[in-house]
Amino acid sequence: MSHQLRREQLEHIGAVIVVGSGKGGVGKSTVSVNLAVSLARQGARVGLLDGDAYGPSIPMMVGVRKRADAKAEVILPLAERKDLAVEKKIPPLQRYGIKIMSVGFFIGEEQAVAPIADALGMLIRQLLYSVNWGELDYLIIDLPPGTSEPQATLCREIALTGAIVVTTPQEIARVDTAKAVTMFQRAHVPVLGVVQNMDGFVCPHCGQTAAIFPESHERRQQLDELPLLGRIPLDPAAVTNGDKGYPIVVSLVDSPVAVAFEHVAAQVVQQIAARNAQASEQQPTTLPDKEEGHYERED
Ligand SMILES: Nc1ncnc2c1ncn2[C@@H]1O[C@H](COP(=O)(O)OP(=O)(O)OP(=O)(O)O)[C@@H](O)[C@H]1O
Repeated sequence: MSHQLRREQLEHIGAVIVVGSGKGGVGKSTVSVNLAVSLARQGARVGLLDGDAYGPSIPMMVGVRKRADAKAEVILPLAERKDLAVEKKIPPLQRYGIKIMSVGFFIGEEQAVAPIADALGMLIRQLLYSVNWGELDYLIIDLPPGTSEPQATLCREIALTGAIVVTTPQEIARVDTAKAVTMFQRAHVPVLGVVQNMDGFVCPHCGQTAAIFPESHERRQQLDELPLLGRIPLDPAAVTNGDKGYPIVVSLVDSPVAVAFEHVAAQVVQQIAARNAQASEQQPTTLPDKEEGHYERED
């Protein structure tokens, strides 16, 4: 049986893309935000879900800072089922042309949130179902680093269109990123490609790019065989703008980093279109559910 068949198809959402990495701090959230905004600037309807409940960075990156701790316990409407009534759903924040949701919108930025690790998947699934996303072409989910939760729950339960993995050029990051790729492949989640972030340093004085991290030349089959969606240079302006809540694709449109992100977005669109075309060519003429015996034939 196809693994995709058992997973929940999110209604009204064209493509669900998870952005993951093996290692923390490689720029996953930066890639997620700038990819989402770039896709929106190209005319798509885009949602962005911060999948990192322990250290949500999306709020700051889109200019939402909640300095005071939440006074009361935060209770989200329970949405185990996907058909929660629209009036009971939480409206997402709309900024830079995208719809955004993060646990960080409910708690103070220095407040620790401590769901047990096993509950992280449930929490993210709950946000998927209980947020009023409306019609979307793309929903980007920024995952926490690593290969445990909520990755396992999402891969198992939700029909993910594909995963993007973010790495930096050093061997240590590539090793961990290869693990993330293996996790997605084992879960039969198509890996759309790799984004190599902090790839060279853009000098703020002369504008020249210089290699700053030692680039690994060791072959890693899991990574090297994937499409390279783009190389994003390291630019201090990306941090200053990001920390102030201005994604660089909006604040410095012509910068090398912004141009690189636009390229990544175009590559992602292309990868998904190619996969959709391939899938429709392979579409069976009879219903797979009936062939698999999910329910009785009536004839
Ligand atoms: N290309 C870049 N140039 C300069 N700074 C960058 C670049 N990409 C990311 N950064 C900065 O690196 C820091 C970490 O980035 P980010 O939060 O996106 O990483 P992450 O992988 O999501 O981290 P984690 O998941 O561990 O929280 C941030 O301060 C961000 O502004």
